[in-house]
Amino acid sequence: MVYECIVIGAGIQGSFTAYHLAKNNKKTLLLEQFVLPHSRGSSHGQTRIIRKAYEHDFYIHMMQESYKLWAELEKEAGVKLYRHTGLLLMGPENGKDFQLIKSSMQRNKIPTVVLERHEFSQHIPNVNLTSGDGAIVETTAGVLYADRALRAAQAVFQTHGGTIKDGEKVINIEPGDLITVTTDSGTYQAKNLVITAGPWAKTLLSHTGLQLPLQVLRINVCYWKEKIPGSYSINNRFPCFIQMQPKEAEHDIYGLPSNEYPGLMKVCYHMGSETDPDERDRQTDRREVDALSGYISRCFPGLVPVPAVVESCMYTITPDKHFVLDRHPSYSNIVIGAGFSGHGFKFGPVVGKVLCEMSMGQNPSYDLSPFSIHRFNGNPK
Ligand SMILES: Cc1cc2nc3c(=O)[nH]c(=O)nc-3n(C[C@H](O)[C@H](O)[C@H](O)COP(=O)(O)OP(=O)(O)OC[C@H]3O[C@@H](n4cnc5c(N)ncnc54)[C@H](O)[C@@H]3O)c2cc1C
Ligand SMILES: O=C(O)[C@@H]1CCCC=N1
Repeated sequence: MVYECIVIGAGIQGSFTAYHLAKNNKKTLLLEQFVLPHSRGSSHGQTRIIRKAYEHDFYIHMMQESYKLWAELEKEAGVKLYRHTGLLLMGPENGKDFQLIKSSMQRNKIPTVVLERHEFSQHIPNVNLTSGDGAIVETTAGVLYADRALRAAQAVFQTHGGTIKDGEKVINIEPGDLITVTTDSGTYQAKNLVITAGPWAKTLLSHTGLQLPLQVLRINVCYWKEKIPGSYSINNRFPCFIQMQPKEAEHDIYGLPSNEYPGLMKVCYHMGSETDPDERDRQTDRREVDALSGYISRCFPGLVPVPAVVESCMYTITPDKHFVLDRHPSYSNIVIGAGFSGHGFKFGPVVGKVLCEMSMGQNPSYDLSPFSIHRFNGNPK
């Protein structure tokens, strides 16, 4: 059988690409190396932040549609995928990064509340706002139920006639008008191919002669115990947060209210150490956990500053932390979605839509120049 499209990788981006293809009546095969569901890539775990708070208008515009598409999936699958919590953004008040996000939120009319220092603790109890920091709340942000969302996208894909073959690792790709994809247990052909292989994208793309400057990081996903149960809970309306430029570390720290593990709040560092995706769990680098402990002691006094649970996940980062959404430079029927740089989950429905559009030969709904492969020319590292 010849498929209209094969999608490699059933993480959130590949699953949503397959979902849109099947809804457009394209005969689609979704290939996944591990037996589903699995926790060895980037899309596992119960929760992710969804927000529009971005410095760049192109992300904000994509998120405006993404919220609608998430709601559509909720209806189609009959499951709740989004919980409204709001997002507290804290960072040096006069710093460039904080000001850029603040002004882009205001310019794009994103519902926002600016909290003055004197009123901060009345709205956000149990958090110490760092001296010199400003605080803004994006009121429509919240939590996505990640595992549930992944299952829902895959289920709707199958309802629309899509085929998933899991436990099949792609070991070779032969480009051509008809692309041949070989796995460790079969060979498939399709007119189009979408590669959404997450941390394995760099290796898989090298089979097609393409080298992308992607770096894979292992992330310690830390949960911290509330001293008084419920004090940072989703049920008590505690928001998600992002702390820009914390004193303890070079990169942002972010957190989600206690929810999936009652009594434990997820607080993570937006960076990790380089890893081979097949060796992720052999690594035990916990340097970032010390920085998190210091931040928690100082700013979240209601949490025990020693993690109660540490899980693992991976980021696949590009040099500028923007995604790669483009056609293969040598083969126009191969489309690539990669390098989601630790912030791609919330965009899943829109990323899937544009990858589907490109693989159907249509013009993508968004200007994808910020995500082009050519931006790495001359700066391949
Ligand atoms: C700790 C953590 C917190 C995050 N928080 C947020 C957040 O709050 N908000 C947000 O928007 N984003 C967040 N992200 C980022 C988001 O989760 C990722 O950007 C997103 O999940 C990437 O999805 P993906 O489909 O590209 O990759 P993956 O989920 O890794 O999917 C790729 C799939 O391809 C498969 N594959 C690879 N090679 C092959 C092969 N040869 N053959 C067959 N299959 C193959 C893999 O097994 C895998 O299942 C977070 C990420 C982490 C790790
Ligand atoms: O994408 C997100 O919203 C989260 C929080 C900030 C850092 C990365 N992921």
